[in-house]
Amino acid sequence: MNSKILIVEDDKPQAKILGDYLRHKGFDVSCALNAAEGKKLLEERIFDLAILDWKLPDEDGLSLLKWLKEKQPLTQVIMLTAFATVERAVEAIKGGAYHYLTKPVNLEELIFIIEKALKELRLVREVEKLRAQLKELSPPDVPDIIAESPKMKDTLRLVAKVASTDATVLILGESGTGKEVIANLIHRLSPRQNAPFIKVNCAAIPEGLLESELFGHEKGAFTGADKAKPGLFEMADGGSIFLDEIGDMPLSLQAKLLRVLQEGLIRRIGATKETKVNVRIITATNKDLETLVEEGRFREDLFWRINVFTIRIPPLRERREDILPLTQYFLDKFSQKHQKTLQGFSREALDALLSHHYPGNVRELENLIERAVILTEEGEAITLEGFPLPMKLQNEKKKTDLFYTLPLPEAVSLLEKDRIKQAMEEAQGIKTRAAELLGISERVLRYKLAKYGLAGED
Ligand SMILES: Nc1ncnc2c1ncn2[C@@H]1O[C@H](COP(=O)(O)OP(=O)(O)OP(=O)(O)O)[C@@H](O)[C@H]1O
Repeated sequence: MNSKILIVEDDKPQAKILGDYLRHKGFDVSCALNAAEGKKLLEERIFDLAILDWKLPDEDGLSLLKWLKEKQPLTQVIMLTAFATVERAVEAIKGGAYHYLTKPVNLEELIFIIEKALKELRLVREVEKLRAQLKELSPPDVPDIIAESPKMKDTLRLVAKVASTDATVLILGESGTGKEVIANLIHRLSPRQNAPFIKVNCAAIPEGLLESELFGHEKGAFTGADKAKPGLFEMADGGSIFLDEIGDMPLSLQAKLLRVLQEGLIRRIGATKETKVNVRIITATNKDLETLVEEGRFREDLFWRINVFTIRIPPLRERREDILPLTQYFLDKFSQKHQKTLQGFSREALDALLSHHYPGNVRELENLIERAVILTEEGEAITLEGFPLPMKLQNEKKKTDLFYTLPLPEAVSLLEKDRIKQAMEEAQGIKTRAAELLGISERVLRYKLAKYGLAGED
């Protein structure tokens, strides 16, 4: 079916030139000479793309753009203006326009942009359709991925659905949330599962090396290149490549990545010819790509290309239902790795784990448990002692918070007990010394030790 285009332009000859040209190119074109006529047409049918003049007799194009985006959010819009200014361009893009052109319109440029916009629209519609179908799906059961919380279950549904397509996926999430785990799962659930899955951390490879790592080089391409070497894209042919920390990719390489995404073509350093590769691209970042685009550190065209299908992994503190199952999973994993049988966790240790904030997300929890497994003696339970100091302190703070809710007699007793315990520790169990530290007689100390059940501690 031919794509439907609406032109809203009050300059009749200009509207005719555009309309005839686009019809000739095979589009189904409707024209309106003012905003009111345009709105009427938009009420009647759905357009794939609209070309709006900035200055219309009855309304300015920008407010028509807003109206249109509310009615038909997916319709791609190209704004036309006689005076190009950066402010206008920004306003148009912010208002949801796909592109912005100055008059007189260069028809070749126009058709190029229209085709690009329509291609993106097809992708967006496909994704919308997928999302709509999602709700009916049950999440895949993957034994090595813990997803008990409703948010993670939704994420896995999304993963299962997108895995079967060839769509480029962008995974967003704080550090340690499991972006690599999800990228790997997309590959494992995809038809490419038996081909390579190659992971590249764009932030970890020095800028000078990244290009040759990704695209390879020919013999003699630079000093030290004594042999030709295929790049990771070539090695991933038929499979998937996972570009982690994509926000850190240098601008010069972003242009080359765009070429792979658009045409599937790569060129080794020093090569004269380009090579075709068939690679599914999965990217991830914990940075705000939109800000990087605004700051000119990330190409906008690349941003749109990789942002076709986005999967957001929530931080662990927003899916607390996962903490306990993850804790059990890591306890089993590390007990096996370090060949230990442990008696689970003490009440206090478990409380500390469940109430922790996890700025480092799943990775932090994983490291916490491995450390505790190593520190705990065979056959014992993991206690607070197995955790690093900040966790213990946090637990102390919780105790303090609790302290301020107690009735006075209980608060006084608690304080007295803690202080006596501490003095006994400091005096290494010698009561005369502890009594001295506390400024009380040994007789009174003995009485209080018995009262608080601390008598056995000498
Ligand atoms: N749902 C999960 N089930 C089991 N293990 C998980 C899960 N999510 C994350 N992990 C584990 O947590 C650790 C961190 O995950 P991963 O490396 O995928 O995070 P990331 O978001 O890619 O981190 P970074 O941003 O630092 O690259 C890994 O060891 C991973 O195996």
